Amino acid sequence: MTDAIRPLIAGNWKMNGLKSSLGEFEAMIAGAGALAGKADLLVCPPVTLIAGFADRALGSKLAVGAQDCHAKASGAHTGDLSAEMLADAGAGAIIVGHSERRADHGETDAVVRQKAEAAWRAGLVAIVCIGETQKQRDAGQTLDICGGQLAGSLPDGATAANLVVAYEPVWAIGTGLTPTPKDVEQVHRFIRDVLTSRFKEGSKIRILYGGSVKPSNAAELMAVADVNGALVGGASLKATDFLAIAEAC
Ligand SMILES: O=C[C@H](O)COP(=O)(O)O
Repeated sequence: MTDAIRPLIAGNWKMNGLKSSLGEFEAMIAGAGALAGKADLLVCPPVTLIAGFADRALGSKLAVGAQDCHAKASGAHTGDLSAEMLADAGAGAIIVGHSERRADHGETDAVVRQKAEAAWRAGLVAIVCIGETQKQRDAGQTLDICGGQLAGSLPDGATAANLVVAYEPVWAIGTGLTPTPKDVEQVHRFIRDVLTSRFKEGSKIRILYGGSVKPSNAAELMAVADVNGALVGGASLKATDFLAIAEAC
């Protein structure tokens, strides 16, 4: 972890959570204050919960974000949500280009880039996800794939304040498998090099690791050079686990 960069622990609830999850979220708020010296904390619940959670989190050290947005600000796009709507509901950040969206909805790098631009247009932070599949990894293509996704998905004009990059090896998501710290370091260093060569503030943009992060492996992963926090899926649904991961920063 780079000392100068404040870590971010972001929870992606994916398609999980009902109104009855408010208690779990309140437990996260209760624990977030004590962790403010260590990391920024963000929870991205399903859209149905964003406004309620954001209202509840007002004045706390826990921010609320979204998991996706449409590229346009408004219009005839049934069922979609714009970044402006998500900002209006209380989101401070939007995850874009998650591998599940790329796989389930055929989102290309170009679409992801437009969505990141939409987040910026609405004044929100874009958390852009990249990562290779098992097949690509086995073929020795990890850096090529990540490089291509970075080139295609990141808009011009990124700053340390408006962009977070999340490296999520697809094969590590929800599987309990994680790359070795050495492997994580290699990819994060590569991402850092890409960011510093392209953006003036590239050395300060946060790079998160995601994929089966849990309390038992968080300290080891967060200690890796150029790992500036985590994008947490399953373990972010439980306050005790989510807070324990932040505690490891
Ligand atoms: O966005 C989060 C990632 O997909 C990681 O999910 P996971 O922690 O359940 O493996």
